[in-house]
Amino acid sequence: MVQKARSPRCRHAPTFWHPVTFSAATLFTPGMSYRILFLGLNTILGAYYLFLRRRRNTVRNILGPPSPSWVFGHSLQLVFAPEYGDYEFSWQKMYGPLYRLKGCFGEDSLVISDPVALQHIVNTPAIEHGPVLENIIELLFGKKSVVSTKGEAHKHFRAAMNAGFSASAVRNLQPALVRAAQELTEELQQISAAPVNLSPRLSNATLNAVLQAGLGCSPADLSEELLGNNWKIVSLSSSQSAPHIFAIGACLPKWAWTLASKVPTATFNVIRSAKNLTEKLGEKVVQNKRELTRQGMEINTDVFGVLMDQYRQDKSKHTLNWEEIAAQTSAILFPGQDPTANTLAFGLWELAKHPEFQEQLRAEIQSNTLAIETCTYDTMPLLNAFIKEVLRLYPAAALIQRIAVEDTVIPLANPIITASEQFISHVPVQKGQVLTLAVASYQRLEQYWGEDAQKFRPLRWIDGTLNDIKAPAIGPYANLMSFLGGPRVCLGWRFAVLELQVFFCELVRNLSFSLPEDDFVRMRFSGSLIPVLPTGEKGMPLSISRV
Ligand code: HEM
Repeated sequence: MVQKARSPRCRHAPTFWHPVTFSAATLFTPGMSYRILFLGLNTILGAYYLFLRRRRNTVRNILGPPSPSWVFGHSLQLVFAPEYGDYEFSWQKMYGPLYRLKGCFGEDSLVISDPVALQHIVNTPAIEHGPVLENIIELLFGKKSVVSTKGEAHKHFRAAMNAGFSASAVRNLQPALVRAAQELTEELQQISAAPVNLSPRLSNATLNAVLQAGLGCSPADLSEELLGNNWKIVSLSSSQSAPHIFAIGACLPKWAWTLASKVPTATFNVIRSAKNLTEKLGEKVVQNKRELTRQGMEINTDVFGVLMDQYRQDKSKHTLNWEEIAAQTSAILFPGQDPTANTLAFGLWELAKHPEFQEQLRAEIQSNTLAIETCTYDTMPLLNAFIKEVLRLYPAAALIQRIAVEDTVIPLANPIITASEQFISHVPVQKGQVLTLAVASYQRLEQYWGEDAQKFRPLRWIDGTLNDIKAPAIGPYANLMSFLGGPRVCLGWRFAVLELQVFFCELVRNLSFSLPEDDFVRMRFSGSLIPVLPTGEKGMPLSISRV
């Protein structure tokens, strides 16, 4: 398992910042009255730091870049780089597909893009949602959601909910998704040549799609309050300051986060309201559907309808009861809206940057003469190659946090070299070790995706480039990790793929997309990967014309 290295790939010695030198100099203005406070604080921080060092000593031998700050570690570079990946992709080149970064307060975190390691991590019960993710999940989804349940309860929720997301159930959602895509297309057809910011329109359209296909209702059925709050939730990832504070705040220890989340700040109020309002919406949808079934009407034309029908026919422990189904509203609404909207935005951006490919794709779509409510998109090679390429380059969950809940050993596809110049093919980690799954980095590894892995080239999926891929089977779709994998694989991945197929087909068939004169869009990670303007606001301005 351990082999002495002949020549080290990188001799960078990992530097660390001692809290005692950091905190007094950086956080406060010097002054007599603060000295005692500084001394006390520094002693506590120093002791905490040493405690962490002792606990995390199994990974101290892993190489990584020097940390710029003890409080934030590399978090700010990783998350708030001018362009997402500026640091991450070069660290990956320098240190390989598993390296060590500092998280908040001097904590070591392993950043992993090695496919064998990723496959192990998503499948082992020894590794679960990380603390930051857990903090956010509890606040937004509550305790009774499939997203927040664990162990046997999670297995039960997944098994019951799979009925609503199976291949055949999702095929039945096609007409609802087509309706939502056509509504967006009609809206965009009314707009003349000036660049239009597509992001808010795509967000509304994917909300419409998930409401119709997921819950069997439409935005018109939502209260003004819920619509307004939904917009604020979406905007949280578009403002510079709120996610900044949120992401950093979420690095706090659990008790501090719980305390902070009770403070009535605007951000926490929006999140609390989102949870309460979706709970109420779920109860209303379930009540309405129960009423419809009493009148003898069919309800199984959307995900909730299928789950309710299942419970009506089999009130055993294998199904979810009315209350449990209603509690899944946020698990359908929040993950179902924005990741798809952002994927669509990045896809249209790439089409605007590659007009020739856009033409070829349009020709393929227009040659498909089957009725769009029933056609099988899987037979369209360019469309599917395009969707895979967009998901590869722009995975919504580009970074996913996990934590070891017991000691475990992570295997690697390729050995890495340690600070003590040994090659290792397995990394032992202790309980409590924080891990960052670098999904975007994995999906840009040249070894698996070709020498031009950083580039948008959809034809790689059909020209044989990927035939010799030796990566283990991870993820449910195209060996990508965009939908994760293992027991926590995205529940709605089939729904999402069909939605992308339907929307891209409808939009590209009827509209042409081109870059405005100044294209300043960048990708930024703000909880998920989003397109941003130079102001930091989320946005995807493109010029649109009718075909
Ligand atoms: C392009 C679109 C989408 C992407 C890239 C995506 C990606 C993901 C990822 C990476 C996870 C795992 C998160 C984690 O465990 O840390 C996840 C979970 C989940 N997704 Fe998606 N998703 C998409 C669309 C959807 C849609 C349309 C729905 C539902 C209608 C959905 C429902 C869910 C649910 C319920 C979970 C939690 C599963 C669990 O914890 O067992 N997603 N998604």
